[in-house]
Amino acid sequence: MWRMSTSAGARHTGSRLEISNLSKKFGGFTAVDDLTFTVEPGRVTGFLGPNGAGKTTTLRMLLGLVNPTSGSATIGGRRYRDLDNPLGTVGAALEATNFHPGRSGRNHLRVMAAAAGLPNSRVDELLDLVGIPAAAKKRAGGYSMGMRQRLGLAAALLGDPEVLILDEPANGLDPEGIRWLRGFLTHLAGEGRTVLVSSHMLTEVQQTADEVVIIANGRMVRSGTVAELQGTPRAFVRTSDPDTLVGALRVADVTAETTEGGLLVETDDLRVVGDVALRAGLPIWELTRKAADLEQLFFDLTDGTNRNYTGAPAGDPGGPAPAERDAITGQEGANL
Ligand SMILES: Nc1ncnc2c1ncn2[C@@H]1O[C@H](COP(=O)(O)OP(=O)(O)OP(=O)(O)O)[C@@H](O)[C@H]1O
Repeated sequence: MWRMSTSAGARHTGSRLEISNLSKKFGGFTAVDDLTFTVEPGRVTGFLGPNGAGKTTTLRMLLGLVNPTSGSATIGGRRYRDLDNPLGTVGAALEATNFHPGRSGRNHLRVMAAAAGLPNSRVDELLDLVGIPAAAKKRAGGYSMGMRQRLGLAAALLGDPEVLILDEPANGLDPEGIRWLRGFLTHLAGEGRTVLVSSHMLTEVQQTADEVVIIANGRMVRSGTVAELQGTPRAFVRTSDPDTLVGALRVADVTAETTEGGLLVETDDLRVVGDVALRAGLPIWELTRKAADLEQLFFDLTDGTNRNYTGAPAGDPGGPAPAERDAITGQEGANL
């Protein structure tokens, strides 16, 4: 799938990201509330939460663009501003990344490359790598959202960084683009880099992320692997007499509950269910493994919170943030 490596196949050491008791208040509004988690190198970590949960604010604190009210966010044990070689350490593409509309994608990257002392050849290499070589000469103002995302990704990779921080990189990508992104992120993490990717949909990252961190209302609600979140898959079975099968399963020490159209059985071993049904003389009309519905799980965990669209007054839990803006200590962009 990859015609070339991001760094000639070089192995990266990554850097651990440590978010420790991190909080951010905007006036009386708590956007991020005592968050603690770590992000390990060599893995893709999904940073999830509904709109307004505090993902971007957390990433901005990690990148030194917003000052925490309390707590810390470090990259390899250092705050962003204390890094010796920021461009070679962290590449970021934040949601609000804007490119000058009149300048071509290639020129954008060339300006950034020149500032970082990198050759123009690196720019073409990256445009090729993110799949927009043909668009390189077009003005960025005419780019689709998906092309802007790819340009942001190229910009983030310019310095061949150990850590990649991407805010909603799948936004605006078509299904083929999302598939491409999944492979790309997995490849980058496979090189040993630390990859942190935010999203407001668990189902979007479930195939890519090794770990997920889920927040709601600025607070941690769950972290772990996707498999841990899903739990052990259960068996779903349809038969002519569900109650009799529940009884027969109970005798075999297997718990089952009736559900719409069949039974949910607390085992992922389909043979057990089939054998018990056979001994009970019951026909099997359907027998499948059923994993937890991640979309529903995400909704349950985050309680459907969306602080950007509530009608509650400012300052209320769940209410919109006041208009106050935080002092931004650096320029937001993809070339961090
Ligand atoms: N500079 C600011 N001043 C005031 N409120 C802010 C500021 N930045 C963010 N907020 C508020 O903090 C909350 C968290 O915002 P944030 O952008 O971090 O959420 P998010 O999880 O990234 O959401 P989205 O997916 O919509 O981008 C929101 O209610 C937002 O309105």
